[in-house]
Amino acid sequence: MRASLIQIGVDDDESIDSRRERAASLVREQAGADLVVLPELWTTGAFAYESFAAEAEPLEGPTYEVMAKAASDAGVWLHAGSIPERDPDGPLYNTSLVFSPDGQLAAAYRKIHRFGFDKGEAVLMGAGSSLVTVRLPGTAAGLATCYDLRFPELFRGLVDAGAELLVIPAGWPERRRSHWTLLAQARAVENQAYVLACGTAGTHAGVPQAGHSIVVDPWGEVLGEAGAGEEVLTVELDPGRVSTTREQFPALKDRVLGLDAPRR
Ligand SMILES: O=C(O)CCC(=O)C(=O)O
Repeated sequence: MRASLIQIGVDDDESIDSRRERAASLVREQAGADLVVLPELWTTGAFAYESFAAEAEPLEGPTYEVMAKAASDAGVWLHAGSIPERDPDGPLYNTSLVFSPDGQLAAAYRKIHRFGFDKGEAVLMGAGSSLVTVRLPGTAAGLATCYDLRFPELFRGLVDAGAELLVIPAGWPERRRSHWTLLAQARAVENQAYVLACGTAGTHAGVPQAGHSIVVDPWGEVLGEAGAGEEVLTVELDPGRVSTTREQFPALKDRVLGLDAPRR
């Protein structure tokens, strides 16, 4: 299985329309890959909090249309990263879209853990509440977005639901790059799953982006890592390694659930 992570640049001086078209051509260039991944909020930039409302789009809006076509033109499974989604009956959501190679929407995932503590996304956007997995040929992917990477229980839930690939679009800041790499490897090791974490490049709203998209195998080995700039990271995966790793080192079977609370 070949996966290509498009670590697109999100510098402020490019219009959304231009970036959307550029992303679509980068997706088309990946024809021959099995899975292509874009990062979080790559049209608007993850840190453009003040423009979220103005730049939000309906689920089936312009990014959906361009990405559905790009997936079918390239004949690939496309995790099109996330968009600021305007729900007609609710708040904005940070929503990831996955398309099948015939351009049909296969899954939509609303980011569960919102970043910013008492400001930014945490107050401007609604929180998703559902785990989302997608069946891919011969395997299954579990979806998470950026700050979600810090919450292991979410990934355990995805693994319990059958996920073997954990796909994480992000707009991770450079200043916490060490956490990005460490957490991506931790999620892979503890869940004995592939982690495909696709970040952004450049500087957005004054925040330098970490880049360094990374793919980690179920044993925790880094299969590939991008640099800081715009780049397509392509790796070969063997989904069968998830079950062999889980059989040969069956730590997931030793989980102990429902422990008693500490005695006072
Ligand atoms: O957790 C972090 O350090 C970064 C999270 C983030 O930037 C986001 O979720 O948009």
